[in-house]
Formats: sequence, C-alpha cells, structure tokens
Amino acid sequence: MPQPCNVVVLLSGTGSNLQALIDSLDDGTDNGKSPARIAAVIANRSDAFGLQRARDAGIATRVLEHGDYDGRDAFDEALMQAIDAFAPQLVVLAGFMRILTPGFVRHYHGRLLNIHPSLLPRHKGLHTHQRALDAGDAEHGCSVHFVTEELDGGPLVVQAVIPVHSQDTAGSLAQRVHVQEHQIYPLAVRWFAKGRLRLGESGPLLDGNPLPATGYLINSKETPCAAP
Ligand SMILES: Nc1nc2c(c(=O)[nH]1)N[C@@H](CN(C=O)c1ccc(C(=O)N[C@@H](CCC(=O)O)C(=O)O)cc1)CN2
Ligand SMILES: NCC(=O)N[C@@H]1O[C@H](COP(=O)([O-])[O-])[C@@H](O)[C@H]1O
Repeated sequence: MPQPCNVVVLLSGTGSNLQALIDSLDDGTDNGKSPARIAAVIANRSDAFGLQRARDAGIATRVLEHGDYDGRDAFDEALMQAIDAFAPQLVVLAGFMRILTPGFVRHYHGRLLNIHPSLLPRHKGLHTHQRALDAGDAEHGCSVHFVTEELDGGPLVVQAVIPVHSQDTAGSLAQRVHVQEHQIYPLAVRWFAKGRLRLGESGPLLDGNPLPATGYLINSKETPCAAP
C-alpha cells in the first residue's frame, strides 16, 4: 500500500472546508487506508477557528501572521519554509485570504488547489455571493481549481452549480454554496491523492483524460450526484 498523500492546508478563517476534508479522509470508505493525510494546517491569522478544528483532530498547526513580515515576498518565503517542513505532495487553500506571489505559485505548480465561491470565470476575487445577486445570475456555485499566478484564473477541476432563488440573500447563497463546497473539495483532493487527477501541459487530466474547461461539472439539484 503506497504511503498516503501528504497534504498541507492553508486557511484564514472558520475552516468548514478543512472540517469537510478531515471528515472525508476519516470516513472509512477506503478500507481504513485513507488516500491522503493532512500533515498540517497553517493559518495567517491566530484567531482562525480552523486552527481549533485542526487541534481537535490532532493535526499539527502553525500560524504565520502576514503583518509580521516586510511585504508579500518575505511572507511567502516564510510560508514556503513552514509548508515544506511537512513535505507535502499537495497544498490546499481552504479559505486562505492572501494573494500568493508568482514565486510561491511556481514552487507548488501542479500541486496547489483552491476552492472559490463562484462559478469561475465569473466573479473572481471577493464578495462573490453579493456580486452574483447584483448581476442577476440565475445560477451560482463553487469551483475547485489549480492555482496559478492569475488570481482565481487557474484551470478548473470541478464545479458545482446551484440555482439562485428570488428570495436568496448573500447569506443564504453562502450557506447553500458551502454545502456544495464540502462535497467537491474532498472529491478533488481524493482524485489527486489517488493519482487520478494531475495538471498536464494542456490542463487538468482525470484518469488521463482532459477535463472540460468547466472542470467536472456537478449540476447540483443540491443533492450532489455521485461523481467518479
Ligand atoms: N496567485 C494566486 N493567489 C491566490 C489565489 C490564486 O488563484 N492565485 N486564490 C486565492 C483565493 N482567493 C479566492 O479564491 C482570494 C483570496 C484573497 C484575495 C484578496 O484580495 N486578498 C487580499 C487581502 C484580503 C483580506 O485579507 O481580507 C490581499 O491578499 O491583499 C482575493 C482572492 C488565494 N490566493
Ligand atoms: N477567495 C477565496 C474565498 O473566498 N474562499 C472561500 O472562503 C470560504 C472559507 O470558508 P471555510 O473557512 O468555512 O472553509 C469558502 O466559501 C471558500 O470558497
């Protein structure tokens, strides 16, 4: 049995996506041989509740406060050293609210994933739920993508789609998107950890086959269909 894929998770806040990853990797569906292990959780804020979730799960934690460093490059250099101490095969951004430098992104090319609360390429950046409402979008959702230098511009791995209801608010959308995030992120991490997902020269490959530009699309009726 190959060693499980070492994963380091970066976060800045609540950590519900971290919790979904913890729960999915500990759900016994792999005959007790999880394809991945979360080696560490690293936060850029000491008040991130995700740190408590990690501690409760017995996962190592580190805090690097970006304000303690003289600029982005210095912070990212220290962050890389902290991450590499855990020798990850995969780095997962789970609500990590810092724009990463080109040097950082290059260092983790092909093994750096992010989850974003919109149907990319729509609504890159922040405040996506309100922007979807303001734009009158009929659909919204979330996206997992490989991280590149272009903010939220990396190649898509998987998206989950939800309908926007007339009575929706940014808060209600966030709640319904979170449910989908907690399905698609564990799915993508498992694919990567099992060697099924990789970033090829021309884009993401799943089982050797190019994924569509949308990534694997889960047209959610809000009860996510089984994915491969
Ligand atoms: N080079 C890249 N860095 C990051 C990416 C990426 O695709 N390429 N994804 C983001 C995640 N993200 C949205 O999914 C995101 C995070 C943070 C920001 C942002 O504007 N951050 C501000 C600070 C905001 C704050 O502290 O509240 C900043 O860094 O100045 C936009 C999008 C992770 N990084
Ligand atoms: N641009 C990055 C971004 O906005 N990411 C979003 O932050 C939230 C973190 O929630 P969590 O801390 O409960 O996992 C998630 O909704 C994620 O999509």
